[in-house]
Amino acid sequence: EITKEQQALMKIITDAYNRHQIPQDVAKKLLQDQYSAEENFLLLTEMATSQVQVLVEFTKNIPGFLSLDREDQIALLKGSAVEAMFLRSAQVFSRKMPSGHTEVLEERIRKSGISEEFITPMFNFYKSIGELHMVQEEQALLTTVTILTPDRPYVKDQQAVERLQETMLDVLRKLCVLQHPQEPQYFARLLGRLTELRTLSHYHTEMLVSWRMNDHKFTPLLCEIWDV
Ligand SMILES: CC(C)c1onc(-c2c(Cl)cccc2Cl)c1COc1ccc(-c2ccc3nc(C(=O)O)ccc3c2)cc1
Repeated sequence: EITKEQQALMKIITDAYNRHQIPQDVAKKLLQDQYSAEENFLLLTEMATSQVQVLVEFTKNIPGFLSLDREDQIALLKGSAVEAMFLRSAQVFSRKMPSGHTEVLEERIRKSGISEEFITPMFNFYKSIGELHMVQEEQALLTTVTILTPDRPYVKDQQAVERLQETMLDVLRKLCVLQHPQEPQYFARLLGRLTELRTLSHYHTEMLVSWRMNDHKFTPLLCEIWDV
C-alpha cells in the first residue's frame, strides 16, 4: 500500500497541479463572441501561452525536478509541453466546466484552421480521457509522469529522469489500485493514454507546419518551446 512518503509526494504534486491553473480572466476570454477562424486561433494561442507558463510553474514543484541538469529541465519541458496541454485541456472537456468553457473551447478548436485529419484523433483522445473518470491525484501524477519521460530529444542524463519517473509511476500504480479496485487493468489503461499522447504530439507538429504555411503567428514563448 501507499507509504507515508508516497502520500506526502502525492499531496505536493496534487496541490501544485490544482494551484497552477490558467487565470480565470484568461479562460473567460473563450466566452467572448467573435468566432472567426482568425479570432479562434488568437484565443487558442493565448490559452496555450498561458498554459505553458502554468506548466513551467507546476514542474518547479515536482520533487527532484530542479535537481536535474538545467538543460535537461528545458529539454523535458519542451518535449512534454504539447502532451501536458492535451492532458490539461482534456480535463476541461471531461470536467464539463460549469462556466460553459467546454462547448466554446470545442467550437474554437474545431474552427481554428486545424485540418479534419487531426481533429478526429484529438477529440477521440478527449473522449477516451473523459471515460477514465480520473481523480485529481491521478490527473496530476499522469501529467508528472508525462513530463518526466526520459527519452525526450536532447536529454543527457536519462537515468536521473528515469529514477524520478519510476518513483511517480509507483505512486500512480498504487493509487489506481486504491481508486479503482474493480478495475485491475486501470493503471495499464492510463499508460495506454500516454502512447496516444505521443501520436497526438506528432500530429501537432504537422498542425504547426500547416498553421505556419498560412502565416499564423505564435507568441515568443510558444516559438521557443516549439522551435517554430
Ligand atoms: C497555439 C494554439 C493555436 C494551439 O496550438 N496547439 C494547441 C493545442 C490544441 Cl488545439 C489542443 C491540445 C493541445 C494543444 Cl497544445 C493550441 C491551443 O492549446 C490550448 C492549450 C490549453 C488550453 C486550455 C487549458 C486549460 C483551460 N482551463 C480552463 C478552465 O476554466 O479551467 C479553461 C480553458 C482552458 C484552455 C486550450 C488550448
